Amino acid sequence: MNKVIESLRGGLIVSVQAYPGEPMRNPETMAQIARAAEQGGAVGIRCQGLADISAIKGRVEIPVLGIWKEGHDGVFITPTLRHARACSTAGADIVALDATRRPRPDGRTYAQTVSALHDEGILVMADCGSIDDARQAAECETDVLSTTLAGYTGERIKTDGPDMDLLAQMVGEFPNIPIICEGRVHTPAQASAVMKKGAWAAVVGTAITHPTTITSWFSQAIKNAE
Ligand SMILES: CC(=O)N[C@H](C=O)[C@@H](O)[C@H](O)[C@H](O)COP(=O)(O)O
Repeated sequence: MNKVIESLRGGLIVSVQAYPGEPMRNPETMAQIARAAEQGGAVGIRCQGLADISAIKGRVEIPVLGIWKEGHDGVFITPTLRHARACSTAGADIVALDATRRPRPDGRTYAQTVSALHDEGILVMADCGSIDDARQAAECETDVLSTTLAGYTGERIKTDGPDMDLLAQMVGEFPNIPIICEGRVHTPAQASAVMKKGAWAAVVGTAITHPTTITSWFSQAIKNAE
């Protein structure tokens, strides 16, 4: 087992991302939040964009899982080999990619992309939207599989919390591959539940690092109480 992947075992990975046009979209801000998450016990940081990856890599000691989002439709999480290589060069210890079976903008298949990255010694995390995506990713020996895209690709219903059924299926089918649960883990109880289901690690983004959404949860609850 690779040392970086081993270090994530049984831990919390915090996703630190701000979206285009948002007030916190600034690499220094992201790095401060990542460092605060490390101080709170995170074992890894997932982050987006080359500037954020390099700013965060310089600030934390835990592994950085890098992505580069480009576009909105179809394959947009680290969509091409070029994006993935750039994430690695910027400092990502693991590069996460869209691992769906949809066409990719550079015409390469997912398998070809992973094979090229493996030839360069780059660790890959497969952002899956379904069990068929996970099967494809396992087939090409992706280092880590995750539930990141469950509910976002039309193959699975968007559950309120994490997609526990997909997680259980992935853990059952691939007992020898680390399976990370990512997507809509919103409470400590949910984080605990996904670990009990056999997740290697849990990724929490919005519920820790997206104040606008967290604020809306509270403001809505207060409105509803009126
Ligand atoms: C579908 C997609 O684009 N997910 C993105 C992947 O990096 C992020 O926007 C999510 O915040 C991240 O996956 C963590 O999930 P949550 O914020 O639900 O804890």
